[in-house]
Amino acid sequence: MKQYDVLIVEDDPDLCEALSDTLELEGYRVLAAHNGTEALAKLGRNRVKLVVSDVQMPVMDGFELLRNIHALHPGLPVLLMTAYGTVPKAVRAMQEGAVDYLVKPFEASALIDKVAAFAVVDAPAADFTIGPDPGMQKLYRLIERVAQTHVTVLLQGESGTGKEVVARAIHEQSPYRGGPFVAVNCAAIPDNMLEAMLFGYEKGAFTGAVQSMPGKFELAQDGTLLLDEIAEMDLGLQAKLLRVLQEKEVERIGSHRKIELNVRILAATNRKLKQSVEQGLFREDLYYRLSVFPLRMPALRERPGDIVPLAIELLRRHGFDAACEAVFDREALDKMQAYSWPGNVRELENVMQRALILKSGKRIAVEDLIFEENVDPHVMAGAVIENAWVDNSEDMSSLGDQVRSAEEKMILQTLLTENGSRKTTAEKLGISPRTLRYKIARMKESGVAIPCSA
Ligand SMILES: Nc1ncnc2c1ncn2[C@@H]1O[C@H](COP(=O)(O)OP(=O)(O)OP(=O)(O)O)[C@@H](O)[C@H]1O
Repeated sequence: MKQYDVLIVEDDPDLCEALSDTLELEGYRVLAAHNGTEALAKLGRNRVKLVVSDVQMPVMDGFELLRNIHALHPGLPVLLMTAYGTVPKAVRAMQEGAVDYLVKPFEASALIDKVAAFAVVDAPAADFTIGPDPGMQKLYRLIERVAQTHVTVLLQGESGTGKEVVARAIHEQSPYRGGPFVAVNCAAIPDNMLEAMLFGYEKGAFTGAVQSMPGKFELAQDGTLLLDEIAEMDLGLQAKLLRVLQEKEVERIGSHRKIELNVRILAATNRKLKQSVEQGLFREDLYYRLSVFPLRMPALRERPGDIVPLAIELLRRHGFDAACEAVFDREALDKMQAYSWPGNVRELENVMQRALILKSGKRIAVEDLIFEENVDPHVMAGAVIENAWVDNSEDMSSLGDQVRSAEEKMILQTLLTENGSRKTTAEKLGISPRTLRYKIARMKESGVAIPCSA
């Protein structure tokens, strides 16, 4: 069975091609069908994450197709396209269980936005086996072996050490690689929503459940589910998760129908989960179920031999043709080696991205390396526009402090207006959720109280 992101069902061949091209340009793997019968045949032979179907079609119209999909592929989301002026049809589409609808004609961006909500593009697994560190090389061999089994793996390690990279690599090398890789960040979603997101829900199960939704467990069927930042899950939900893992079946909220699961479970955390158990914050039984095979990702400072090879790889990833370590001057190499890298590989990547902006020639000099510990927009701005910032006699460190505190205030204010949601806060601030998490972690370390999710 081949995996696709979207199945487009549209009888107008030109429109079908245009819709497919639009989504393919966005990185989706697209399958196309020209009527409902062809769509059902293709769904029988392939795996897709979302169906986008026209309503008005000969042979089998969109509504009939929707009913057939519900019966044959429960949980598969369907987005219907209705013609302009047929609002009652759009309303009927939602009543019959379509996850959403688009009224023709629509802009490409409207299609992309709706599709993005239901069909997450899998990032290709990065080659994570970079660097000569002997401990890491041993770990990579272990990862390869455990990947080929069905066991649950618990990945522990500081933030930015590459736990998600390893989780993807495990999936890619596992018997589940033909299925989807689904990651859920348990810290980024408010507790009351996390349950619905994991287990799914039926229409009317709670206020706001206007249509049935499959949960992440169902979406990961025959593939891998990564429960990231698992230590942040609340105790009540931990009990429900344990039941699902033990029974290997899930019931959507508001339904008693059991859905059998064939999903490889991986969990990750940057806390010491055993300690959370001792503190009564994490269920011991769930801990043992998750840590069938525990793996600890070492901090970057514990594997200094990997710093430069990884830096070179990250420069390449960001479009710079770095052939070897000669791209760095001697002092830069020494500084990178001596630094403690509290943000690990993620911080190394940030430092390399900044260096690419700051470097003047072909090589990266020591002054192009701006580390997180004395960073942020302030020092960067100081480096880029040089003395323009300091001509009012304020010294750089106090300016730096001011900008850092302005940034922290912005983060706090946005978190408050977004009811603690990390996801929407990151969107509002125009930074990635990971960058936000990193900044929040630093704020927490320096004693700033962070609002919790509502
Ligand atoms: N071995 C590696 N090779 C290349 N890039 C890596 C490697 N390890 C990590 N990275 C990069 O570092 C960044 C952080 O990695 P990742 O998200 O996997 O860390 P993490 O441990 O899951 O972090 P967190 O606990 O904050 O979720 C990513 O951009 C990733 O691509």
